[in-house]
Amino acid sequence: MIKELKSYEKIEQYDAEITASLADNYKTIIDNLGEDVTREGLEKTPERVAKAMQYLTHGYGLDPLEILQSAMFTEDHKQMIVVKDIEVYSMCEHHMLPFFGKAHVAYIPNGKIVGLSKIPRIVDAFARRMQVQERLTDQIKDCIQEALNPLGVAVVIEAQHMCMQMRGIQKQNSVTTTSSFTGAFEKDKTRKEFISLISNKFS
Ligand SMILES: Nc1nc2c(ncn2[C@@H]2O[C@H](COP(=O)(O)OP(=O)(O)OP(=O)(O)O)[C@@H](O)[C@H]2O)c(=O)[nH]1
Ligand SMILES: [Zn+2]
Repeated sequence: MIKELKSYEKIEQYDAEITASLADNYKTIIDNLGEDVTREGLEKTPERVAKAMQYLTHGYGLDPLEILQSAMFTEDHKQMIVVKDIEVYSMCEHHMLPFFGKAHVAYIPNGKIVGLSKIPRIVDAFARRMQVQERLTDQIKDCIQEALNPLGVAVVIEAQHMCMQMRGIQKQNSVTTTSSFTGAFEKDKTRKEFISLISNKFS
């Protein structure tokens, strides 16, 4: 029997009609930019870009709540669980240019824990869309809060925005930090413990 694929296992299966339509549009874009879309190096580019852009936005096809709910376990553990340094690749919704960096996520369980890999999976599910960093941060927090009803959730994202580096203001080293907290993390002591844990490196 063929095993049914989970939603995040299907992300490189592109719909032929959408790919063809996107490729057609990219042909026009490349032409409008002054290039010769028929030259050898560019011949397959519209289709490649069509697939790349679908990959970069595949989060729309994922249900982050369902991802968390697929691996929740009853456990009487009430300490802070931190998953830090999760790579984030997203796309700013204003310029459709990448922003990228790291997410640090923590929660304090209240009877339920979640499979650890599901945390980076939901970071990706929200990041692989057209986003602003603030909303991305809030969505991750809200999703964990809704699925697990924990004693608190904390999310910090540090990212560099290509729209501020390659163009526009052209500041190469600026890093934007956003954060979002619920419950216990609204208390100074708990928040400080989290900040200290994500600041310390293992080596
Ligand atoms: N708050 C927030 N702003 C973002 C994010 N990504 C990009 N931006 C900003 O979105 C803004 C859009 O501003 P506009 O003035 O409409 O666009 P623009 O003329 O291209 O702006 P410049 O980038 O300043 O050249 C810019 O200030 C970007 O830096 C994000 O994740 N969060
Ligand atoms: Zn931008």
